This record gives sequence, C-alpha cells and structure tokens, in this order.
Amino acid sequence: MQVSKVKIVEVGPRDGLQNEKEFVPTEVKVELINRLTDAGFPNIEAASFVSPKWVPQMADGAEVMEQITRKQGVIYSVLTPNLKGFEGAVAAKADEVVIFGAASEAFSQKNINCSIAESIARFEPVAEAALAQGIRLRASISTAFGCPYQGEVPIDAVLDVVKRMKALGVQEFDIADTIGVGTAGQVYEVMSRVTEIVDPKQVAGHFHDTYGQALANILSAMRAGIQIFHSSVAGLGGCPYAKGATGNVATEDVLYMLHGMGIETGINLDKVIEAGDFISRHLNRANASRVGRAILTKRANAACS
Ligand SMILES: CC(C)(COP(=O)([O-])OP(=O)([O-])OC[C@H]1O[C@@H](n2cnc3c(N)ncnc32)[C@H](O)[C@@H]1OP(=O)([O-])[O-])[C@@H](O)C(=O)NCCC(=O)NCCSC(=O)C[C@@](C)(O)CC(=O)[O-]
Repeated sequence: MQVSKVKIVEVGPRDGLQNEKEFVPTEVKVELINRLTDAGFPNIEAASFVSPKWVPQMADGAEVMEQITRKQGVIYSVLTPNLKGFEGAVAAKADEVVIFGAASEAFSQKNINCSIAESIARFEPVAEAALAQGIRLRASISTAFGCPYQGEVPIDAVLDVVKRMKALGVQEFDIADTIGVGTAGQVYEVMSRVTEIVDPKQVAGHFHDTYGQALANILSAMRAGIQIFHSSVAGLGGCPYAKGATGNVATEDVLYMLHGMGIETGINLDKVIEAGDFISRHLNRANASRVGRAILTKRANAACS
C-alpha cells in the first residue's frame, strides 16, 4: 500500500525519560515538550499518571501538564493504568489517555502487576469514563514482537488483546516492540493480521531500536498500510520493566527517512535536531540519533570553516 502522509507521535518526554535514573527537573521536561510542540508534532506523549513508587521519574506529570505551553490542535497524551491515573489525567486536562497492556502474561505482571485479564478489567472503567467525557482513548500493546521474560509471543496473543481493547472502544492501537527484537517479515505479518481486525488508520507502530531494526520495521509496517509511528527525540528511552532494551527509534532518523521518500509529516527536522541536542546535553549523554549526530557535526564543521 502506498503511504503519502504519516503521523508521528513523539514519545520522548514519556517513554524517553521514564527510565532515567536521575530525576529530570520539571522545567527541563517542560522545555523539551515546548520545543517539540514548536517543531510541529501533532501528538506528544507528555507524561504518565502511574504509581510514583513504580516509575519515580514520572511523578511530576501534573506539574508538567500544567506548565507546558499548549498549541491548539496538538494532542498531549498521558499514560493511565487505572482509574486513579485517569482522574489525574482529567485534572491535568490531557487530550488523550493511554491504557497500556501487553501480549505477554509475564510482561503484564512485571509492568503493571496483574494478568492480562485483570488489566482489561482495570481498563474497562477508564475506557468508559474517557469515552463518556469525550477524551481520546488509545491503547498500547507491549511485547507484540517478543518478550524479555517469556521470549516468543504468538500472533494470536497479540490479536486477542487487540480484540479485547477494541471491545472497550479504543480508538488507536499501538503495536509495540518493547525490546526491539522484531524483524521486517514478522512486522509485516503481525500488522497485516492486526489490520484484519481494526482499520489500519487506527493502528500505530511503536518500535524500540535495540537490534537496529526499527527503520526497516517502519517501512515494513507501511507496506501493511500503517500510517502512524511513535518515535523518541534523540532516541531516548527504554522501559524500566524491560532491562537491556534501548530507546525508541530516534525521531530525527524517522523524519530524515520519510522526508527523503517525499512523505509528509508536517514536522520541522531542524527544530527536532535542536530539541534532541538540548535534551542530550541536559542528560550529559551522546545523542542516539545518527541523523542528529551527523547534522550537528556538519553544522559544527561549517561553523569552523
Ligand atoms: C499499575 C500499578 C499502579 C499497579 O501497582 P500496584 O502496586 O499493584 O497497585 P495498587 O493499586 O496496589 O497501588 C499501589 C500504590 O500505588 C498507588 N497508585 C496506584 N495507581 C496509581 C496511579 N495511577 N497514580 C499514582 N499512584 C497510584 C496507590 O495509591 C498505592 O499507593 P500507597 O497506598 O502504597 O501509597 C503499577 O504497577 C504501575 O504504576 N505501573 C506502571 C509501570 C509503568 O509505568 N511502566 C512504563 C510504562 S509502559 C511502557 O513503557 C511500554 C510502552 C507503553 O512504552 C510500549 C512498549 O514499548 O512496550
């Protein structure tokens, strides 16, 4: 299928930062989100309303949501594992709530401390409340291509969770490669099967880049008709409950590839590169985006000559 326009959901402020050991000050998170807003993203995952004991880095979600400068039309999303999280999200005026489950029982237990069936029961009142209040409802399905605890995850397990989420009224489904192990053929197969159940326009690819497969996996998912992808500025990230997994695919790398193919995103790559440089410097970390590094080096060389 020919895709001419892609929606990028920037997940750096949430997925990217949640795993940082040192607390990232609220004002840095706010500045990062403001820079990303300015770069033109239509959707930014800004915070999580989860237990601060489980993910201390996200404890300031309410402050972050209060302090960011919002742009009309931009969707600022937050993760909500239960009703308590949902109440926080409503108070913070989130545009979209994300319920997050898994296709693997083992990962569900480690990440949200319950079975898949129990997680769906917890999501039910969240979904109902979100729909009743006109708040967008998205669902993330982790370990759709492999699990750090259980290994292989059968496609039927992914489809089963997609069906249960669909029954809750979910409007967008993130099919997530939590540990970045998926390969292009597998991605095509999983996405093709998922899109037999839900409209491809409602499906997003969320690829971590641990094994360097993410760009190929995006192309493969596009072949299956997927037009929404998640990425993280400067390739930040990792999941606190998936040891060894690296960040999401770097946004700069995805934009460079898509724009090079003539595919529209509406996002200014130069501004994303600057945002990536800003946060990498703050974290005192090498920028994990190859495109970001290459363009920053080129600029520095040009400034010296
Ligand atoms: C789901 C729970 C809460 C269950 O955790 P639990 O311990 O089973 O829950 P509980 O209901 O017994 O509550 C324990 C304590 O947490 C509090 N609590 C309970 N809920 C909330 C809340 N919403 N906000 C704030 N506090 C909360 C609650 O009030 C209580 O506080 P205490 O009485 O001990 O002081 C916990 O396991 C949790 O927060 N897990 C979140 C883990 C997480 O955020 N993981 C990373 C995000 S998922 C991800 O990164 C994957 C993704 C999406 O990117 C896609 C991919 O790549 O795969």
